[in-house]
Parts: sequence; structure tokens; C-alpha cells
Amino acid sequence: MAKRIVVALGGNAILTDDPSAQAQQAALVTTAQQLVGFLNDTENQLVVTHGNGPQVGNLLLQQINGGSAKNPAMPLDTVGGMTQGELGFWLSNALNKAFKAKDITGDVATIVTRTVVDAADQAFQKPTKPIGPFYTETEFTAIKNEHPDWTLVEDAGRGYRRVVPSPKPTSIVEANVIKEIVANGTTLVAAGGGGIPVMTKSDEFVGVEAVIDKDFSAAKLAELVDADELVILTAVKNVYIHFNQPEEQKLGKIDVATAKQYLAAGEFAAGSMKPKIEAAVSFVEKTGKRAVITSLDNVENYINTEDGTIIEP
Ligand SMILES: Nc1ncnc2c1ncn2[C@@H]1O[C@H](COP(=O)(O)OP(=O)(O)O)[C@@H](O)[C@H]1O
Ligand SMILES: NC(=O)OP(=O)(O)O
Repeated sequence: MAKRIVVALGGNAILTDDPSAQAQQAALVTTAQQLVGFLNDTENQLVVTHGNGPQVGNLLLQQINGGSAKNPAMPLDTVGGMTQGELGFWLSNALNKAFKAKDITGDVATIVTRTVVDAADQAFQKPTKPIGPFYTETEFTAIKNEHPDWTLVEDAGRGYRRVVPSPKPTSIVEANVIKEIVANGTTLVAAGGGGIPVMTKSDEFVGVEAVIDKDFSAAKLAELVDADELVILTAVKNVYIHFNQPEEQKLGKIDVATAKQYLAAGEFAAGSMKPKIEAAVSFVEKTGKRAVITSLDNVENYINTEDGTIIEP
């Protein structure tokens, strides 16, 4: 049966060890070859969202370091929009290439997307979203002096990283347009980097300096475009409980109540698997449809065998 699918792409879909434009585009070519598996059923409709944490942080640094009075650094929301263009361009090219290789007809497009957030969101008081590069201890000290207003955190023994507020999406401005376009069979890249955060002020949209979690935006978008399935693609084929412990246990098909129990029991790491489960739970509860968490490498296998972590109503 034909499905409308919203996919959220994790960092490993785009960025390898090499942050050059060439390497990121090469990674996306492979990613797109895997993504088009979702179009094996030619009636399926596909919307792809993606992260932008490394890209938005890197681009912001280029702005700050290269800025001048005549060529000022742009604010974070605008830089987020710039990464939608950057990654949407690369991903559109990669999808067109994969379509050609598999004789898939249809158009590909990227839509600059604004995601509405709430000014009262507590996330503005506590930055949590890592962006840009990792810093060594020495770099950390220098950067703290240079940018005393930045919040930097230690990230799982891998170094220090700047963090910015990551409010929850309450709505997506372009959702109706996205729904209309995807319903007509165009494969869309949308809400990249979680969407550009905006608030409404006096009936106008204004940008907000934040980076929204793409898994939450994907869930919100999937809900608003009446998707049949939310697919969150990351580096692991399955979600685990007791992850990385001797008694770790792979999760296959589970119901949403069980997912919520595991969430409450603290089974999923904050900043990595927890937001994915929360996003999946939100979509399943709001729509009665299912959400899937699996790896890019497993897309074909998931489509054929339903192997992966599936959260059902
Ligand atoms: N309970 C868990 N089950 C599976 N993976 C987990 C779990 N907790 C943390 N992880 C880690 O979370 C990672 C996914 O989060 P992250 O790398 O932030 O996602 P993204 O793909 O969006 O960049 C997995 O690759 C895995 O290493
Ligand atoms: N915006 C966002 O969630 O980006 P990452 O997935 O790259 O952190």
C-alpha cells in the first residue's frame, strides 16, 4: 500500500571525518541511494529532513571570523536558513542522481522551511544543542576568553562544543505547502536543520537564534502532513535498552506505552537516542501511525523485512 513517509536523516548521513563540501556531497550521494529504497513502491511519497548541527556551527564561525562592518556576520537563524540551502542543494543533486540510476521518475525540490517555537520555551534559558566543531582543552580556554557569552560543554570525552538553545517546534509554517507538493509526487527536502526557528510577534514571523532538533521537527512535520510513517535514520540498526551494557537488549517492534516506560526509566541517552524516542512517541500518540528508528544501511532490509525498531500505537 502506498505510503507518505517523512524521513529524518542523522549526522552520519552527511558528515564523515572530512567536512569539505566534496566529502559531504559524496556522503549524500550514498545516502540518497539508500533513501530511494522508500520509493520502490512508485506510489510512495517522500519528505526528507536532515540535521545541520556541524554545518550551522561551522558556517557561523566562518561568519564571525570573516566578518567586517561592510560584510557583517549573519545571526544564527539566518545561518540556519543558509544551511538549508547548502544541504538542500547537495541532497537534491544526490536524489536526482539516485533517481536516474534507478530509473525513478518525478521531481526533487528543497523548500526553505520555518519552524515556529514558543518564546516561553524553557530551552532558551538552558542551551543544549551542540553545533560546529569539537575543541581541545587548550582551544576551549582561548574560545571562552574570546566569546565569554558562549556556552561550551564537554561532550562524552570527545572534546568541548558550543551549545545553543533548542526549543521544541510548535508548528511548521510551510506544512500545508509541503503536504500539497508531496501529495503531487515531488520528493521534498524540507525542515532542514529542524527548520529556521521563528516566533510570532505582532502577527509577523521573526527569526530566533536557536537550532531546533531535527527529530522533533520531523515528527511535527510528519504529523502536519498526515504522514503514514515517520522514519528516523541514524547510525544504529536498532534501539537498545541497557545500551552498551552486558545485558543490552535490542528493541524490535514495541508499542508506544512500552517506549514511554523505557523513556521514564532513563534507558535512552539525552542528546542522542532520547530525543528520537520522544519524537517517535509524540508522532505515534498524535497520529495512531507508526515510527521507525533504524540505520541508513538498513533501509532496504527494513523495507523488505521490517527489521529495525518500530514503535506502534
Ligand atoms: N539506548 C540506545 N540505543 C541505541 N543507540 C543509542 C542508545 N543510547 C544512545 N545511543 C547512541 O545514539 C546514537 C544516535 O544519536 P546521534 O548520534 O545523536 O544521532 P544522529 O544520527 O541524529 O546524529 C547512536 O548511534 C548510539 O550510539
Ligand atoms: N538540527 C539538528 O538537529 O542537527 P543535528 O542532528 O546535526 O544535531
